[in-house]
Amino acid sequence: MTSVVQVTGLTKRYGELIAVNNLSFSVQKGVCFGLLGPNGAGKTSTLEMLEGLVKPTSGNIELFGQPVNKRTRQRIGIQFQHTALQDHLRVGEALNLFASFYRSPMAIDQLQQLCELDSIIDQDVKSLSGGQRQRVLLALALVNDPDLLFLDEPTIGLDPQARHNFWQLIEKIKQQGKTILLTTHYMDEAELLCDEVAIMDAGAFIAYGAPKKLLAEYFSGLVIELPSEGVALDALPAGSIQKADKIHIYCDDVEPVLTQLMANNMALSGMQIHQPSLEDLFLKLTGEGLRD
Ligand SMILES: Nc1ncnc2c1ncn2[C@@H]1O[C@H](COP(=O)(O)OP(=O)(O)OP(=O)(O)O)[C@@H](O)[C@H]1O
Repeated sequence: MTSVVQVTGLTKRYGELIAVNNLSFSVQKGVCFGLLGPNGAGKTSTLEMLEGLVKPTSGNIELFGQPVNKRTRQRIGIQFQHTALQDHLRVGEALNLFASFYRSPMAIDQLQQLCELDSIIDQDVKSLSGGQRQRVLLALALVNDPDLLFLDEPTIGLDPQARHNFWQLIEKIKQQGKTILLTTHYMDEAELLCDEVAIMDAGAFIAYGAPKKLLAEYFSGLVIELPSEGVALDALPAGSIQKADKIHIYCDDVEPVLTQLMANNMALSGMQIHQPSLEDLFLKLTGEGLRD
């Protein structure tokens, strides 16, 4: 298999702060790779080094088997977290403007169709909804028909419907065989879109692999989720985790745990039982066990 991205020992320091700490990973052709983690984990810094926008403090990056250079830049597309577009530019004008920066851009009508822009092509960019704006930014990132696409928190702030629409677009782009590297702090998004993920915390990877494989590695049963109000913490099974107003109990067998909870007179209203998700994995890896 061909590595589109190959990273070794990548580190970024901002003064005393180590924002990215000795990362090594590779992304194969056609794979959607997700960098996950909370605010400040180092996702954007990692992406910006791969994009050639920020210089690494140390480490090595190769894209398409070459160091980041002018040639590799022609083959990448970037959707930034924040992109300023002139207010009175129409969507079609923005696409044409960006296309003029490249030697062989994608045909505008193809781009328009791919990113579902027909109904807004003559609209001013300032009048777009959040979801429409993200679709336009995606189209701008695809204007040079890149082999490798970087998406930095592409659905941040979107309502659930707009997020779902955006995910469908990403699926279409994946089907074209493009390699995608995205950052997100929405674990459901990563689970749905990504073939491989790296969960970051404080600049380092704390887990790395295919979502299903990672979940199978860390969990063998189900998760019981309870509102934490009124819960006697010392009556919970070992390894339970509290996050915000919820208690998470990980168990192979639900029945004895429920029996134990009822024996301790705990109210089970508001309880949910579900399969472990990447959200649970993140919590398990970073959260503090209540009775460990
Ligand atoms: N130019 C900079 N100068 C100093 N510190 C920086 C700079 N850029 C980022 N940082 C710091 O580096 C750390 C990692 O930031 P980064 O933006 O890479 O994280 P992130 O995971 O992308 O977070 P977010 O989800 O909020 O974008 C943070 O503590 C941030 O404050």
